[in-house]
Amino acid sequence: MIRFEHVTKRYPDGTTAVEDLSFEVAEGELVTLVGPSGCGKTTTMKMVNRLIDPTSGRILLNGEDIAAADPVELRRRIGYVIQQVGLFPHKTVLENTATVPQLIGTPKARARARAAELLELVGLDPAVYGGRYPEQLSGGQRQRVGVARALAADPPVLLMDEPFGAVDPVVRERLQNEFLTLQKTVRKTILLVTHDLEEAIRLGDRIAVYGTGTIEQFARPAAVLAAPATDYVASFVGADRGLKRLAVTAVGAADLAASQGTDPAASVELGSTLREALAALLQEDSGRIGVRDPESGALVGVLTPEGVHRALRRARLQEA
Ligand SMILES: Nc1ncnc2c1ncn2[C@@H]1O[C@H](COP(=O)(O)OP(=O)(O)OP(=O)(O)O)[C@@H](O)[C@H]1O
Repeated sequence: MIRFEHVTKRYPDGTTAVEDLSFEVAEGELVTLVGPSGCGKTTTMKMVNRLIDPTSGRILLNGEDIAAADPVELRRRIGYVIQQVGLFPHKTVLENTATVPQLIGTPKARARARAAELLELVGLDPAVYGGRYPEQLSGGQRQRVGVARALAADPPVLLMDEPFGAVDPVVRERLQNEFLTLQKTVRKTILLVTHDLEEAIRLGDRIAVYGTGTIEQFARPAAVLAAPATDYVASFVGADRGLKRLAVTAVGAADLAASQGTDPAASVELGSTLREALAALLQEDSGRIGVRDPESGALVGVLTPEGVHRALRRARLQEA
């Protein structure tokens, strides 16, 4: 869907922001770009909607070289969400959300109806918030409007630059979870820039870990944590990568013991992350929790600390 082929960007002052970058984002995939400040993440992203043009190499969108595309037409196909959100201060939330569809000729009433649906989708009741102005919203609410607005033109591709950056950690985690649920429905092809490794791990189907101007590793989160490709990636993901792996490893049927006798009081669903399971386990004096089938709710087995250990070992063997 989005394909970088040997892309280099040198700014006029001689700074090489990215060098010989090649990678591909599949349709419906969410790829996070993560790395320290100044490593070239934003430059990478802005080349996709031609806010910046590469010095050499090419970028293909659905097989088409974007260098040949009209930038304005191109940006209609690509939603863009930035940290500062960039809402129009003198327009209401509903008007902000309906802006792009109206620009591309959707009749006003239809654009507004669609905007109301999208506000609903990002968790803002249009009857309550639609008539407010951006300054009358919290930071987290503004960011939701930013996401709704980017989705309004129904672009197949979304570029998101630190979209959840300006809010406190609790709101941030909630927005991330809501966004993941939303993505399951809308299945956009997404490039998301963040400097926060936890966010990259939580959101990305795959992660691109940036060094300086190059990608050091491009892989699924669990693979980056289990087998960092370089010393740089190992130090970037840090000594606590074992803990981070809890968040990307799911509880599987093979990790469970048989339920003998009384059912445990607490339970999680099969497929929950080990982090969720461990959190539940730590609350349980009995040292065991139930694991239920997400569809039927039936008890599938029992998870103990040994099961968590088994799951981690299994994941490490699979990813290494
Ligand atoms: N217009 C410009 N002219 C010259 N150098 C630039 C320009 N824009 C960015 N750079 C440089 O290019 C490099 C990559 O910048 P970029 O903004 O892509 O990094 P980033 O990874 O997104 O950083 P951050 O996380 O701080 O936003 C940096 O060294 C930056 O100083």
